[in-house]
Amino acid sequence: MSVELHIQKKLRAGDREFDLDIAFASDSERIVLYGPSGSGKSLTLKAMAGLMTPDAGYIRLDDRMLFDAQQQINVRVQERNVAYLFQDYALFPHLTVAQNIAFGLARGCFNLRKPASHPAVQKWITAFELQAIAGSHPAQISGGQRQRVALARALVSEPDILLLDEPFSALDLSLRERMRHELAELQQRLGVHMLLITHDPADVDALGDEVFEIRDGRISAQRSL
Ligand SMILES: Nc1ncnc2c1ncn2[C@@H]1O[C@H](COP(=O)(O)OP(=O)(O)OP(=O)(O)O)[C@@H](O)[C@H]1O
Repeated sequence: MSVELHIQKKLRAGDREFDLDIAFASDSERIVLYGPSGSGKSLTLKAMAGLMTPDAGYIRLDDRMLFDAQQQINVRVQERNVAYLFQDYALFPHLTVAQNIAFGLARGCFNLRKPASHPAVQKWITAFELQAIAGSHPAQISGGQRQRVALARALVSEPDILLLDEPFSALDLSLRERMRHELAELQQRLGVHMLLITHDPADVDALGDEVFEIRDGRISAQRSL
């Protein structure tokens, strides 16, 4: 699968201005956008997910145009077939692990009372070894388990690409290392396409086949590992 985009967006907050102008293309399975805080990583990821609308430009996944300002194309979030993993995982506290995963399915496709009865939910509960905690709530499980639940919820809809926003920042150092390798292994096993944003060089080493460095709203360097 290939990703190609060129997006521009001007943001203002009081007398502060930020000028985003990001262009890159890649057909790598593991893309990393790497750069310091405030460089424009989250804005780029949000634009891909459809959570932020650029002023100009386009975003293409394979032959699907998700956004094109000139052609007035702006595919709805739910129809982009991309999954977004938030930094804090954004699990629903009042839903169990199985219900949280089932929520990733298209709306109306699952039974909240019996979430694990859906084969896709069952598949991901097993893949992430979450059987023992399927009936627990997010507050009752560990940070690593929370991340696995969030990944399962993101993958249950079989997205074309998984967008990851600093996926290890909520974890302590030793767990971070473990989950990084777990994610790298998972990616290889499933062949799922990932685009990850980070300011941590260790994420780049573990998860970047193609790395785009981002500074002040621009791609400043590109390398393949
Ligand atoms: N809604 C907004 N209005 C004005 N400025 C914004 C808005 N959202 C983001 N910005 C600015 O755009 C810049 C890029 O933000 P972005 O969230 O993409 O950074 P980032 O690289 O993801 O940083 P971090 O690693 O800290 O999350 C920042 O300077 C930020 O203050």
